Amino acid sequence: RKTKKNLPPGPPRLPIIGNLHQLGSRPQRSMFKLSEQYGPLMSLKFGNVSAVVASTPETVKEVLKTFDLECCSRPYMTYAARITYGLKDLAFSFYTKYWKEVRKMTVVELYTAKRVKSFQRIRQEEVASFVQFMKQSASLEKAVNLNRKFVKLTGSVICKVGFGITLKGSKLEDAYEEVVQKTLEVVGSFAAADHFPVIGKLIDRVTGLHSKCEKVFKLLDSFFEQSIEHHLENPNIKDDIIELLLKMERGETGLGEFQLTRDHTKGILVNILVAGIDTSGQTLTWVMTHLIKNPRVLKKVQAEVREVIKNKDDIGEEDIERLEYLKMVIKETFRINPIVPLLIPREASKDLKIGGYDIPKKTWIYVNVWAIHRNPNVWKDPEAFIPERFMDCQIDYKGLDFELLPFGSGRRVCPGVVMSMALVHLTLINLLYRFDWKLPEGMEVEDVDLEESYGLVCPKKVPLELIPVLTQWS
Ligand code: HEM
Repeated sequence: RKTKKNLPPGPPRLPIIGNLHQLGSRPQRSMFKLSEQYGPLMSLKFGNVSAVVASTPETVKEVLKTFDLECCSRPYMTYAARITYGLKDLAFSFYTKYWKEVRKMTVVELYTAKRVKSFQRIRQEEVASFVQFMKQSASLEKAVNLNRKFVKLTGSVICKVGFGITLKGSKLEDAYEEVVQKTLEVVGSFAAADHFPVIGKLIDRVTGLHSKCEKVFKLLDSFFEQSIEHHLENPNIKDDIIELLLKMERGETGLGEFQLTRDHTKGILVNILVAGIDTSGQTLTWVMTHLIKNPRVLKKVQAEVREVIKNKDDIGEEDIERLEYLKMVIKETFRINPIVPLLIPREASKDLKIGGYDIPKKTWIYVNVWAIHRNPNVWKDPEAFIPERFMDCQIDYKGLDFELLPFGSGRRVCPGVVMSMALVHLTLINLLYRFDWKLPEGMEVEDVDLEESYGLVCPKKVPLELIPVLTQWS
């Protein structure tokens, strides 16, 4: 006889689809609303999949800290699996020995503070060329689509750091943007195949998701083929991750007990390419969006940056530490617009009891960071953009404070925090120090909207267009 489980409360379900109809186009928002009614740990059903959603710092702490080990695997996601060459990556792979080895290796090669510092020259060169472009636009009084420009900048840095490729002028320059964007679209789409056995695959063929995924996979594969080829043709590119992965393929060095194949190499490269570019680029867009909407904050942060930098022409990363208000502006942006609002789904690896409720093995676990960041019991006046709330406040975004989790926490915390923040800071210092900013002719501050698009990563839906204005510091 089965004993009845004490599942967390949740809204009533429809037959077959469960609660899918309640998700809407912004699942993080709908889940937040539902959690206000059904509680901070809530059960939902999406087709065949049983899920729980954690929505407060206390419940999220249980999931990401107390039960991190039991909650740090990922569910099988059909299209993520396809795009990562059968889960040979880091972000979507299950919690296994292989995942641990890849994580250890990529952290050492790319993500430690020391390694990130060694890429400083690359960041400075790319930001300098970005500033040059802004100067030209400023002298022509031309509006710049910042979403695109920021993603181009982060793309150039990641491709140089991760792939040893100078994008500008290369045959990959136009390809990578499409590759990154389409990959994120596929991974962030609702996949019927994950939720309805058998019929799900058919549904995805009808909606076009299946063929979209196949097209993206081909684009991605050809991008990696060209990157590896470029690498092999230029033996002077040394000491980067592709070189190391190729050595592992040849058996010259090992990855624990694993013998890497070309598919492993490409799987690991997927995350470096896709996880870092849009996230950092769109974070920059959100910061500039909030600044243009809040002229008081823009003025204050520019005054700070100009005071600290003074008339130094060669802006370096050593000044970041002294920019207290800029750091508050970035934290406040992460709070209002966490770029990955539901993190990447996790899966319970065994039967668990959290907060007195049963969480059966294989349940999908969503962490609603967006809900925590908008919770009036955690943040006073949560809809308002007030960087000063972080003054005399120890809360940081690195995954130790459960009130602010833009990078997640626990074993699966984003390994790219230091790398992305180094670029985000350096770019903003340059933009705020060197230029003033205004809206295109005929546009008012109220016209700048704050709507995010649907997906795993949530960029600003309508691109932000601003005109840079030359100053004495340009
Ligand atoms: C502002 C920029 C960024 C934000 C907001 C961000 C956020 C996140 C979040 C929320 C996760 C999921 C954590 C979880 O499931 O608990 C994640 C995972 C990941 N991020 Fe980032 N990220 C950023 C930049 C980067 C960069 C620059 C890289 C590398 C080049 C990177 C690489 C990864 C990888 C590999 C994972 C998967 C980790 C795993 O599952 O073990 N991220 N990121």
